[in-house]
Amino acid sequence: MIEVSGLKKSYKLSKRQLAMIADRQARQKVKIAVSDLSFTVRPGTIFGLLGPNGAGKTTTLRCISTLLKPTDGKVLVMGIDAEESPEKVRASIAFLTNDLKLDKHFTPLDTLRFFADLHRVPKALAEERADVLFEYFDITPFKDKKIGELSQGMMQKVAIAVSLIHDPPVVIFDEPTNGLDIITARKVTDYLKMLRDQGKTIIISTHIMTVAEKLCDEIAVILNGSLAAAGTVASLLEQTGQKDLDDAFFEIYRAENGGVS
Ligand SMILES: Nc1ncnc2c1ncn2[C@@H]1O[C@H](COP(=O)(O)OP(=O)(O)OP(=O)(O)O)[C@@H](O)[C@H]1O
Repeated sequence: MIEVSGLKKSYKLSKRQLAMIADRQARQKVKIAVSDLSFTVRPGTIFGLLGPNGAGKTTTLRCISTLLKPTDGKVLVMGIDAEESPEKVRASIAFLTNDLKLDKHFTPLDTLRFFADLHRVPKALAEERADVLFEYFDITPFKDKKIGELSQGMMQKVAIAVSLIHDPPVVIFDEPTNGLDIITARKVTDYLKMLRDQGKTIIISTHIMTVAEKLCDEIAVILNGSLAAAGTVASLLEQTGQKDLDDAFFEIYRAENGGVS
């Protein structure tokens, strides 16, 4: 279970960042990336944060994953307060982010073993899990090659396998299909569905409508750091009177922008 209540995150802008804002009047010392965001992700569901670039999806996922400290609000992961016990939260999550840098001099197998050790997974169990993950994501023929020699897609799959090596109950994936071809992307979404069916609590971010529509049991539409709408695909269609998620999203966007799209 993930419980987010009244989450707020603002970034203090550097002089350089401030200088990049052309309108002097609009210059503020802080950027509010997320404001008053509340939602719950239940076990056995895939929850999607859907929003355009800069909406605040990554910031939200980083606050849940304890990589960022919220400015305000509360995050509970499996009932554990993320601010009070970040190590315990980290032990119970798989976190995938686009800027995760795996050491290019290591092989996928070394890397999985390293992270398994870090999470204190018993050696035999770690080898077993590595085999299963490598097989599923077609990494096996590349498991002894240097990560730096692998394709982008293969690196992304290794990062996914690494994040899951300790088989945690909560999965937090930031744009999990980013940069993947259609076949690999399907493998990843099928795997997430399998984890969901095992009862894991899953949250992803995406700006891709079809990913949200086909994968997520519940969707939170995030615009300018705030929750603009939430519910199942069916309920978002009903709320907006639209026939597909694409149109529903634009209707929500239009309403948020005072009727201007
Ligand atoms: N370190 C930072 N300092 C200042 N502003 C930041 C910082 N990180 C993010 N922001 C700003 O906060 C807002 C939310 O960013 P965030 O990365 O969470 O959005 P996102 O929905 O994940 O978008 P994307 O899909 O582009 O990653 C954006 O306006 C972004 O420019």
